[in-house]
Amino acid sequence: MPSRPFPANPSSLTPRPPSFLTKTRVLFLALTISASLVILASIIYFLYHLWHSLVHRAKTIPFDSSAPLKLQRFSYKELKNASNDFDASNVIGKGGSGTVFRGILRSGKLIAIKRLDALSLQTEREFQNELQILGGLRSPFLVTLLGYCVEKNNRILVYEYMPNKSLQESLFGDGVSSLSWERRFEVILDVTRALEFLHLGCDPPVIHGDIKPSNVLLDFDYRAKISDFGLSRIKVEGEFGVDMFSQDLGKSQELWKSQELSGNLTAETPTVSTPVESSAHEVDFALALQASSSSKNSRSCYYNAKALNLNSVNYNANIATESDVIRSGGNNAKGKEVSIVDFGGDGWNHKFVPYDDEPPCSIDHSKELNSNNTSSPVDEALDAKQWGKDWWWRQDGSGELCSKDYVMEWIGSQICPSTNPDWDEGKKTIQEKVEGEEHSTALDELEEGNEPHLQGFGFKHSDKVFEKKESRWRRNCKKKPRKMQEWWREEHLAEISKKKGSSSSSKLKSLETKWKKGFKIPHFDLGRRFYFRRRKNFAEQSQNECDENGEFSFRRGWKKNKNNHSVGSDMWSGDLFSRELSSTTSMRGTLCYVAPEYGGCGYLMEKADIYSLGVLILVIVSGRRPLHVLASPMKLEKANLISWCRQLAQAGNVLELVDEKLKDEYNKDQASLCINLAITCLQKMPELRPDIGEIVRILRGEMDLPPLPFEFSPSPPSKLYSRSRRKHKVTD
Ligand SMILES: Nc1ncnc2c1ncn2[C@@H]1O[C@H](COP(=O)(O)OP(=O)(O)OP(=O)(O)O)[C@@H](O)[C@H]1O
Repeated sequence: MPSRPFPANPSSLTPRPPSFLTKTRVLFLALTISASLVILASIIYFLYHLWHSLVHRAKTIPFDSSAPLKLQRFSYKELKNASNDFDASNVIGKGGSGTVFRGILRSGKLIAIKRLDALSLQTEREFQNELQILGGLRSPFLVTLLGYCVEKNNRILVYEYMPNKSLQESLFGDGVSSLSWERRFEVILDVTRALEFLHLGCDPPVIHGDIKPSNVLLDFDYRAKISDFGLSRIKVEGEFGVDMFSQDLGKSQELWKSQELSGNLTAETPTVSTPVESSAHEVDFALALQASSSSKNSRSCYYNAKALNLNSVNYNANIATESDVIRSGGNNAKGKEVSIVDFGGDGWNHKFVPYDDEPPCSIDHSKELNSNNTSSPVDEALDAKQWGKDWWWRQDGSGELCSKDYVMEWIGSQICPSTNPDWDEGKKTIQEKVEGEEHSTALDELEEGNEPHLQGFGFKHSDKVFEKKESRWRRNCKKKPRKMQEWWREEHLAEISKKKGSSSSSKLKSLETKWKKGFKIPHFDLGRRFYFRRRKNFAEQSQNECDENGEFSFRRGWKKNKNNHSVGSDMWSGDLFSRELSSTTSMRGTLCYVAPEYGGCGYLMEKADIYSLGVLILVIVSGRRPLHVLASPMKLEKANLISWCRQLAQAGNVLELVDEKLKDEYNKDQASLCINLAITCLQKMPELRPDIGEIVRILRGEMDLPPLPFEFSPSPPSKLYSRSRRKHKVTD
């Protein structure tokens, strides 16, 4: 008998209610639809990004600083031959960082060869900047960097040759054949196009950082091209303009520390094929500089550059105080010592010892870097990064003292009747004015004790003629506060004495004696780039050495150039001044061209270039230097180009600023447009300055000039109006 089938689970036999089936179906459908929607959205998102990046790329040049265009590597011999053994007759210019020679390659191509001065951290930094930034850019408005040479301590850059040299020569050179208005206007247009390319055409944007006449070179047809990217920045991280040199500092410092911890700071120096292939070396230089500037108590910093991964340069970046070296007997170092910064002895000696001549030495900078060991590694990394951003203008732990103020004070002191033949005319008013103000009378005070030195500094022209006036002036000056001198005395001597201790007390004494006698603070070449940097042989550099070929660079300190071919050096250089500044805070840029917000205390942004452009435009239009106090008789109010321009604008007569050499042969509309544009670029608040896109459009006549800032305006609007306008502009 067939067995009855086992009844299935009664529940399975129960037919599912239709509602359940529907629910499942709906759920399945919903899931499918949402999944497809997600997939679709992802595809759209991906496509959008692809499209966006393609469109963006089409507009800007993707700028990868680590992968510059192919540059030719020249051998030293090749360049030596090209320049006839770097013959003096081939010198075409001399800047703060090196000498420029004319050269001819075997192919017959003319080149400009810039041989950088003795290897130093600064030189190296500029060399790297030039290679990594200019080397990665090509534009008809930028001087083309053709190649480089790295051999032993030689750092050479090779550029396209610019037959008409720089705008500095054209405007202020010997036997100046005056630039016509058309050429001047073209130069202004070219410079703005160059900046347009850098700020808007490059991705990320590049900030030049040193726009001035000597960095505007002129080709055969007097078309202008921008050069010298030694101070340039690549704007990264959205908002901040970060130095190539310091942007990776945090990273590298972490790396460096971890290497140190793991005992891995060895002499096994990485071999790198080209300077541009390495991205770490500049960072380690920053470290080295930081250490040098922060090691308040160290008398020497031994630089051992591991990460200076230059071709044929193998050394360890590592830094130690002298005491560390002594303690370890000089045996710790596994790398090679490349340079020594000696804060002892006669002052701020900065000795760079050829790395290949020196024995290995001990390096242990960990104490300096890790002086506060309580912080976490993350904090340290952050600190390091922040530190990296600030190092340039923080020296010796002297806080945030803004060098600009000091410089400005000094400039104030330079506008002095002894050097200004025209002073007599407005003497009364000026005397009253100066007495009423806090202007330092440093120069006059200094002049008192050191008359013979004046000649060396270029005061000889006016000495005899104004002897009487001077003595009268000095009598007046005696009553005034010796602000700058006192400042120097307090800050500098105290600092030196602290640093050197008793061992150098005799030198300090002699310095103080000199001080009592009265130092001369000569004029320095305004318009030259300045850095604060420790200068070799502090005491040795007597003022008598100063000659009219000397140049002042805060980067280099004062230096005597026997073969100085650079023009515009009628503003003499200041040895003492450079030392004063070098020992306090740091700053970079070119005096009078550097934007106020960047006066040693801020980030370099596009608007800093705009400010420099404003100064440059005024210089081009007027044919005057921004600060013109010595070269020719003039009224005091004309000495400062910007304030003179402001006065003219208020009087509604800006065209008086136009170079007299042009006579009436210039386009008045263009000239007043340029001057008014410059005025808008020179506004103190960066956000009020137009951006480069607007400037180009204004110059092309495609956009109206914004209303002049009220302080420049002939008829200043009411405070209320001006305030609201400003507010409006800021919110724009
Ligand atoms: N490619 C070039 N072709 C022709 N002349 C050049 C070229 N490059 C530089 N020069 C000349 O050499 C001079 C010095 O240039 P360099 O860039 O070394 O210094 P600078 O800009 O005057 O000063 P600093 O480097 O201190 O800012 C220029 O003013 C210019 O006359």
